[in-house]
Amino acid sequence: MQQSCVYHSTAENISENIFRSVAFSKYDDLDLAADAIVRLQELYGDVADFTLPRENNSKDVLTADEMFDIGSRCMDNNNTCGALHYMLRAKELFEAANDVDSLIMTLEHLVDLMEQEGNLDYALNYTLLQIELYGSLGEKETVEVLKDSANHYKHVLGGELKAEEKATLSEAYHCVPSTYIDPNYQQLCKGETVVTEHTDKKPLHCHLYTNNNHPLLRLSPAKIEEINTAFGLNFAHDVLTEREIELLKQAASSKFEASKIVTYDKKTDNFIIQPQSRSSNTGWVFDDENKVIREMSKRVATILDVDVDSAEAYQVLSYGIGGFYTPHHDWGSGDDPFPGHGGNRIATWIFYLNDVKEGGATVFPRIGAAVWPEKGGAAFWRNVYYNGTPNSLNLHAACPVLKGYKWASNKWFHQHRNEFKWPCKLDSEL
Ligand SMILES: O=C(O)CCC(=O)C(=O)O
Ligand SMILES: [Fe+2]
Repeated sequence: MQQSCVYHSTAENISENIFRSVAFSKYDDLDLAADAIVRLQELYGDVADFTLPRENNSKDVLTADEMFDIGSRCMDNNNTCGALHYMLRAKELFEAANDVDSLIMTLEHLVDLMEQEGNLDYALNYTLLQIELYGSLGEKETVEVLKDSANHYKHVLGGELKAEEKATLSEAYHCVPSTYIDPNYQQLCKGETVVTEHTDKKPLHCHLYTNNNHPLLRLSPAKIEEINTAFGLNFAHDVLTEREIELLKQAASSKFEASKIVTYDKKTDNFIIQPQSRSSNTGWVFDDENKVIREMSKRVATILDVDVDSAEAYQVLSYGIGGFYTPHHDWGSGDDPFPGHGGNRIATWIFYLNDVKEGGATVFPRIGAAVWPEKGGAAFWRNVYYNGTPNSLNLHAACPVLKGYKWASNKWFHQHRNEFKWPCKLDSEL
């Protein structure tokens, strides 16, 4: 059952996988691997904080150099809070290892970051430390320059930093993250319960569905579990066989490329790729590629009770650790949101092609629902009201994969050819 899936244990050897080995093959470059590590820590908290010591000598702790690199990447992304998190930990480790050169470099960044945060006492503290270190190296000129900047901080702070104040400046510095994370999205991803005004308050049911004894379902009815009846959000268990799953994966993987979110900008008449909102690979698989795939689509269309020819090809997705998709809608706006596809996407069907070890749920922040990947199962929901108006309450997201990997496949059904099955109603009835 969907409800029983709860995010639970601690991560294990993730940084080892993502940053050291997988990084080079699965990610275009180390910067993207660093982004994934930061994303996991920001969303899941301590359980995904690879700067923290772990039990059992796990290799899942970043080295000081890696922490420094990730902190630098955060600076490039203007993520001051993330940068401080990683730079402060790097500083501790460089201090412990007596690595003066690296420590000096880290302190330089820390001074800038603290100044940006408006924490001049910390900026002064780190400048004083730099003075000590350069002094020990005999670099008199640099010491003089740094003394000027220390004097500037002292002046602005209204005098000397008292010795006891200096001592109390601990590394337990907490900043307020500038990247906004929708709290419902975050809680749902962690497996916590979220109740909103749109959460189904009625008892939810599981039932077998044959679509009026349709030949494709009569002998093997769909096992449907309701998740939100008002939005037509359901889960269908055991829809795919092992063979079908392998076929979809194989057909897609030869065509994989980085998933994109492309929006059309009317002003510049250009398609713009949205960065930082999605990380996965996409391969499109068409019904006419294989008889088995065509049969699969017919079964899906029968469960949804829509026309099979209104559908797009399968969009097969593979997510690595940290792979995600921020909250979004599948429908488009405007007169002809999907040129050539026949109207809007009225329904989304998403197959899960494997069980994900940790993370990777599909969550619906506005209705307080989470769907946990289950091999061979699928979630489906309606995207528009019966009068064709897009429904903004079905905002949804793919939570970052914390452990393992995730394969899924979207199939979207469009308005045209479904005029009789989804008759246009005058009001915005669901
Ligand atoms: O992978 C998921 O759980 C959701 C993916 C999704 O929403 C999309 O690709 O539009
Ligand atoms: Fe989506």
